[in-house]
Amino acid sequence: MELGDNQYGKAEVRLVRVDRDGPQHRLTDLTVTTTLAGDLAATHLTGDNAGVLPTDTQKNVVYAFARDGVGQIEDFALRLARHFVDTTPTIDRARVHIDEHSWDRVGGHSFAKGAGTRSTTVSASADGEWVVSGVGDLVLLNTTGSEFHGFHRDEYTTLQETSDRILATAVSARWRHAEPTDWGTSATAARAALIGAFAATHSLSLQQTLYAMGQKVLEASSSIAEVRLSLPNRHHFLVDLQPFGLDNPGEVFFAADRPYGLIEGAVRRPGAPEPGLAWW
Ligand SMILES: O=c1[nH]c(=O)c2[nH]c(=O)[nH]c2[nH]1
Repeated sequence: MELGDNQYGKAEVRLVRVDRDGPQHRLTDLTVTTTLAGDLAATHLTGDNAGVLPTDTQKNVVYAFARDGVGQIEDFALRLARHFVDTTPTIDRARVHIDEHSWDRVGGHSFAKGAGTRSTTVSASADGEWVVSGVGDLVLLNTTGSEFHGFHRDEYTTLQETSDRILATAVSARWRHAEPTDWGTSATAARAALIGAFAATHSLSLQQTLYAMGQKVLEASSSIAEVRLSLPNRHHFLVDLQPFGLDNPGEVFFAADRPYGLIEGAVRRPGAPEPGLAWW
């Protein structure tokens, strides 16, 4: 027997920070996950913990570093990842994932929970740093402009072809940066590109829409090397109203929550640098 790949860390540290330095408070609401890897054979094989930085300490570092301010989530994740690699002798790789939950200002110091999340995953090692940014739970829907036909059929296929359906999804998108950039501006541009492409694409498949969305993200930010998209197909089925003597010209739908198609893919800029640890 031998020990295989391993890693450990503190999952889902909930951090809320209030910046009180301006006339209006600013609110930052994060879920932070730290993951460390390196020479951790001793603890696995003998229970010798001399090289193990406790996950409890990792959680404390998140809160202590937040005392100095958070700023852009990518910068906060970089600070944390560098700290773990630079100060823990056994650790040669660190990954910090952050989901930022959005809040909309509804008053001077009042907020309402917003929709969707911004995210980052930063990896650091002695060989470099890799920054991935993203958005999650961005729910989009087109009431028309979506078709699905001409697909492969076999003896189990019952799906009807359609030239007009609802297309709905909850976008998870992650993109890796080839170089540092203004993370906030880049995220805003990428989000707008995703929404714009979804709305503007007359879709013959969600796969086609995925590619169009990825293309627009790459066009929007020159520092982005690759974007990975995960698109659940939130099916909306036309309800059969014939038993009630009614027609249904694309007006009454059943919104199913499961099962759902899950369409995933990457769009890369030709000649982009190697991903390194970006997707670790
Ligand atoms: O856009 C779609 N892509 C598929 O691969 C698929 N499969 C399916 O049943 N419906 C759809 N829609």
